[in-house]
Amino acid sequence: MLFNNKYREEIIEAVFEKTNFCFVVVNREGLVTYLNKNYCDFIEVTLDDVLGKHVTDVIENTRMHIVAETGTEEIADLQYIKGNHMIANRIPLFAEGELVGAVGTVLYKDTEEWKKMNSHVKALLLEIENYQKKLRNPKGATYSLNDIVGSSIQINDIKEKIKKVSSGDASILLEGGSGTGKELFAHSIHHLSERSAKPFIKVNCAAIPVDLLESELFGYEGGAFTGAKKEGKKGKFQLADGGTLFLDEIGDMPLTAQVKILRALQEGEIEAVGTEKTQKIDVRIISATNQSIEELIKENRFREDLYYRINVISIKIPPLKERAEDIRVTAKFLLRKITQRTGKRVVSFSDAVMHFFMHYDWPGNVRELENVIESAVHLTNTEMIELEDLPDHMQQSLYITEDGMGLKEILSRAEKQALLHAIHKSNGDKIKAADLLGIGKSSFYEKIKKYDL
Ligand SMILES: Nc1ncnc2c1ncn2[C@@H]1O[C@H](COP(=O)(O)OP(=O)(O)OP(=O)(O)O)[C@@H](O)[C@H]1O
Repeated sequence: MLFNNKYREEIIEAVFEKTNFCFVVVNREGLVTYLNKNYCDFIEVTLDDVLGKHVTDVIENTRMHIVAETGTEEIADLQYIKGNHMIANRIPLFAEGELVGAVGTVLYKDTEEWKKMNSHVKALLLEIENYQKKLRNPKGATYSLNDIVGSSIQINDIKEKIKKVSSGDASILLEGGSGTGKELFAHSIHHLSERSAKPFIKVNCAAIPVDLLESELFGYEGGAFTGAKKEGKKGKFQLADGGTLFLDEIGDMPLTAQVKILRALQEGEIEAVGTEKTQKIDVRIISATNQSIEELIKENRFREDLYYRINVISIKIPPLKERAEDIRVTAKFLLRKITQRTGKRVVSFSDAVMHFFMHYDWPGNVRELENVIESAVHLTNTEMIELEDLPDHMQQSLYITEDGMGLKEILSRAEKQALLHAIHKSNGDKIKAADLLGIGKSSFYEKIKKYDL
């Protein structure tokens, strides 16, 4: 009496349709045979739309077809669906001892708590990824020539030059706008050099306060100044001994530190702060700048003799907008990289987006392209990035195509609007605004000067 058919049906209906779970059932071939209402609502489909379709065409990042084929259950697996990490259970279904398919449940709750846990999980995954990167390369250089994407003549020429000059100790100056990949190129040079097993140490000359720069670079003896550690501290030069020292944004190096660096390079020795003892060091210098050092020399902000020392070999990286053939491959490469990291399935760009990418100015170069794709991946509800998934400031620049305006004018208006928008969004905080646009501080200041903002 208790287990009559009606009773069973009611129980099954309550379990499948009235709980907070999403259920999916597939047959041996991975075709959907059932999807409960909760799941249909969640992925915005109707049962009729999906019955008989392969489950991979219905649910992002699913593994139901694999479980239906292997018969191996997967419990509490993290699955990324519609911008969230869900908890998925996939259980094989057997009838009379034979594998006939699989049933899957996905737990989701649209509560604040769940959202918090989600962002917590995302942050942890990013952290794990960082540790994994560091473990793979404890010496600090994480990129090699293979990570440099681009098929343009310019990029190929740079790669060829890098192969020629990497071995040896000649100082190299990388010049290029913000986000053009200078750090990536510096890593690659180190990687290809005989120093690759030794450390690659980066110093961001613009980020260290002037009064700390010397002790950061050359270290200090115990008790050298108030607040100094008792046992002293090694400087970046000592840390890089035997390896490569990457001086990023060298144009921002204060003149006092320039004198010391010049001496270190000329004599191969340094003096830690608070001592007169000299120490021999052996480092190769790679520097990067997005300002014209020649201009800085004219303004007496950079020493000419240091310029000749660091610029034995010069590599100029052209801006992304001058390498139209690189935009498509780089965008595809970055989309793959970002989706692998976030676990969200987004596979392509609409033709309109690609067309826009090819004609946009890219003031923040590859970094800006990366930021734009990352935000679009988060925003899109489909597997394709459309124009409406692009950030607001880009969308605005799409609509200023008044008759009679040349491309140059359209682009500079778009740039000005983007700057205004970013300044407004960051409440006038210029550093934040530059960050929002994915460009460096100095190129941001150049631009606000240019448009008189
Ligand atoms: N040719 C490229 N192929 C693949 N990724 C690239 C390329 N160029 C730049 N990137 C990526 O763009 C981002 C910015 O690059 P990077 O930090 O090397 O630029 P940068 O010129 O040093 O910038 P900044 O002057 O602002 O410090 C990184 O994530 C980098 O991996």
